[in-house]
Amino acid sequence: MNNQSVWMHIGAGSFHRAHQAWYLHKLREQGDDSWSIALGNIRDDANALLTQLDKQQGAYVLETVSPEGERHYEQISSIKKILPWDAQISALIEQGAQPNTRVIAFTVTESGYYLTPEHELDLTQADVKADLAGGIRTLYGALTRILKRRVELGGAPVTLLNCDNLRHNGERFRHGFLSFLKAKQETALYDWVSANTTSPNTMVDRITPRPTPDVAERVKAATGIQDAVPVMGESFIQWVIEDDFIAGRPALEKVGVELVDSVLPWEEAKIRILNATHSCIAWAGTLIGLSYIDDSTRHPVIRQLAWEYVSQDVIPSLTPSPLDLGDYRDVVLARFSNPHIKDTNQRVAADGLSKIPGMVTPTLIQCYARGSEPQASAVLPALFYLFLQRWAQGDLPYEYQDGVMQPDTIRALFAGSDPLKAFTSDEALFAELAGNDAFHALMVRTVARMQAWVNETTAQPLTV
Ligand SMILES: NC(=O)c1ccc[n+]([C@@H]2O[C@H](COP(=O)([O-])OP(=O)(O)OC[C@H]3O[C@@H](n4cnc5c(N)ncnc54)[C@H](O)[C@@H]3O)[C@@H](O)[C@H]2O)c1
Ligand SMILES: OC[C@@H](O)C(O)[C@H](O)CO
Repeated sequence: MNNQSVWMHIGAGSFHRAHQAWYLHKLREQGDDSWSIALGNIRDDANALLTQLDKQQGAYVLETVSPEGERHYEQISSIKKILPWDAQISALIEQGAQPNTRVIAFTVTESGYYLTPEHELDLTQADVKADLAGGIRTLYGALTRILKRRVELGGAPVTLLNCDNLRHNGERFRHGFLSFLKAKQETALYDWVSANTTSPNTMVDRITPRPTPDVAERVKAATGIQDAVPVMGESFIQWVIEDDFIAGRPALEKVGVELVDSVLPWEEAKIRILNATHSCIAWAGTLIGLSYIDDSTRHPVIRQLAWEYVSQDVIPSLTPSPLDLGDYRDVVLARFSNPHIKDTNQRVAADGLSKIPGMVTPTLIQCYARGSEPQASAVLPALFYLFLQRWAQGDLPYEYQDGVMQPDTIRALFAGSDPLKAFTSDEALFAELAGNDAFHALMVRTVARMQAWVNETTAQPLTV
């Protein structure tokens, strides 16, 4: 691997293996093996996966499922090096410092960037504080160590590529990282990063559920391969990237990646129409006792809520757009309805405290700005409020994961005299709408309407 260009990926989740690793695999299949992946993780929650992948020389089977239920199996072999985890992230530092590592990409979830609604680094977050004091809990603390070593070894330029669902993901990450370096008084590294790295914005798309044991069983039956860590996703895949790689890139255009000057129309459509609607469906489905995204999407009331949110509030906010947003909405709802992808409401409901400000609040604000009350969009925070209330009551059917949640703060909110007022006054969620009387009144009505719907629906047997 020494003379090759290395794409180091931080964040050994399912998505990376179903998406970026697939594209690089397709390129290698075409005979271009000039790039390969080195994969590692900042936190210790991927250790078992990394150990097993190492035993399999980085190879694994990807199962994809079309809306018609056709399953396809491919052995993915673009990951050529596994970077084992230790508390000092030694292997990530060693690999990330090498001059032939020309791209450092990452998927560390929506809540892994610790930004305020104004897109500033949130210095009040415990993880950020810990890393400013020398810890390695966040991407910022990890990159600080990796890039310091890179500078010591000569300081070859490198692209820092965000592959998470975040608006302007390259720019927002970069601002967060530079703010972190400033707060840490790492002046020399700040200057080096400013001059020697780029951070293109990207839009990434492929629904990738957490793999369940039946994936390995199907892989064995279909291919004969005994794979302990296969991954599965929908057949749909898309990647749009701003073409700004400072140290070269794989010939991604040969495998269907769209390299563009501005990713803006794609990312807005993806974040507001796909991701926000997805979470809406997950919160609503959970509240009425459903476990899966496809069942929840096929529920007529939930489908209508999602359709109205996109049609009434998002499309007018994003128009004009070079994309056919109505068509995008319909395709997205069809993808969510795929009964062969048993994606869970639990996975998609996660990180709501980051998703509301990032994915929903801009639409609320834009509706008010053009004089239209966002009745359909208010349904999303209303559902999330009821969902959080269930969590505070200990009544969710699963563990809720939220990277920025302070459990005591949420419990205190629901123990207070007017929890909905406290919720709608939260600037971290609603930015300039926090404390706005008209918005609060809309939320009071919408929460009451959603609560009545939940009560009625759960009082009778479910048909989906
Ligand atoms: N799964 C999908 O359908 C999908 C599709 C498009 C984009 N994405 C993006 O990829 C992200 C990861 O998805 P996944 O399916 O791989 O999830 P996953 O749960 O399989 O993996 C999450 C990864 O993020 C790491 N992580 C979590 N919080 C972190 C933090 N604060 N700092 C550093 N690392 C952290 C974990 O250690 C793990 O490696 C999503 O949050 C989303 O932004 C996912
Ligand atoms: O909305 C949840 C996301 O993880 C989603 O599955 C993904 O963004 C699809 O590309």
